[in-house]
Amino acid sequence: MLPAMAKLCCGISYPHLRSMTGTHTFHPQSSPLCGGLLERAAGQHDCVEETELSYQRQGQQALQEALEIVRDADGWRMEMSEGSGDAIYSKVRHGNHKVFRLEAELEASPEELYDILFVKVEEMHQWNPSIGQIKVLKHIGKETTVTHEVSAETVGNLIGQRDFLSVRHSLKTAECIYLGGAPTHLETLPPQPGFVRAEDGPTCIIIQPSANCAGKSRFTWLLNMDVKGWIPKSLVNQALPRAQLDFTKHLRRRLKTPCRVRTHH
Ligand SMILES: CC(C)CCC[C@@H](C)[C@H]1CC[C@H]2[C@@H]3CC=C4C[C@@H](O)CC[C@]4(C)[C@H]3CC[C@]12C
Repeated sequence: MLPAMAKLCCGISYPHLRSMTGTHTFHPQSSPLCGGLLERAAGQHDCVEETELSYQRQGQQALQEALEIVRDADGWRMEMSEGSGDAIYSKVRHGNHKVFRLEAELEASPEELYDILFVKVEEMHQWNPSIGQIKVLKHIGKETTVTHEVSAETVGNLIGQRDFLSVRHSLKTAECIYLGGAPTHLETLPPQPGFVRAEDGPTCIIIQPSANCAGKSRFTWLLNMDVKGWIPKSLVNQALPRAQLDFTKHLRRRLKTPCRVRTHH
């Protein structure tokens, strides 16, 4: 009853939200009754639209903050460079926290990568053994989602299994596609007992078409992770760039086999 009322009074429904193209067409003030009615109905101060708007803002802010980190040229040092041309740079930020930036060239157009990494994010465990599961819990328009990610319980994962609750936001411009993310909260999915909830963000991926080369992209990925739990920093700072290289390796394999038969779990 309540969700239905909320939708009615706010004048929204999911199909409507999904079909929205721009984030700026979303005006909470266009339904002046919303807050008042809901408050009376449920004794709450919040309205559905306001919550969604808050995720949208968190997502946009995450992307902006992550881009600022990437664009600040100071203090980066090379961590490693691979034969494939991939390179990882790192920088120590406040609180002695190290962030990592992977640079790679991938054999796919920005649009293909957007499709694999954002639209079909729930399929990631099928091609990436580091991922246990990814679920999109909320869609806010086309550009923003709230996702729950569980890393795999893989052998050799020195950190151990983690889960993440993130807000994700995508932005397409004439030049680039940006994917941003940051840790967030959702009442229906608090940290699970016995499970270590890690934080990933503010983080971003920048996908640019390679100069003079249709069908290839420059891929820049800022990993800004707090793995939580009691793990020596030196170990974490080895595992994270490893995880970035592994991710890129599996992404390349996925790009080579776009039509393989999918196994459903
Ligand atoms: C070292 C241990 C703790 C973690 C290892 C797994 C890491 C590398 C995994 C866990 C969750 C994963 C993220 C889950 C979801 C997304 C959103 C997508 O649009 C781009 C990739 C991105 C951002 C993944 C990058 C890799 C990731 C951060």
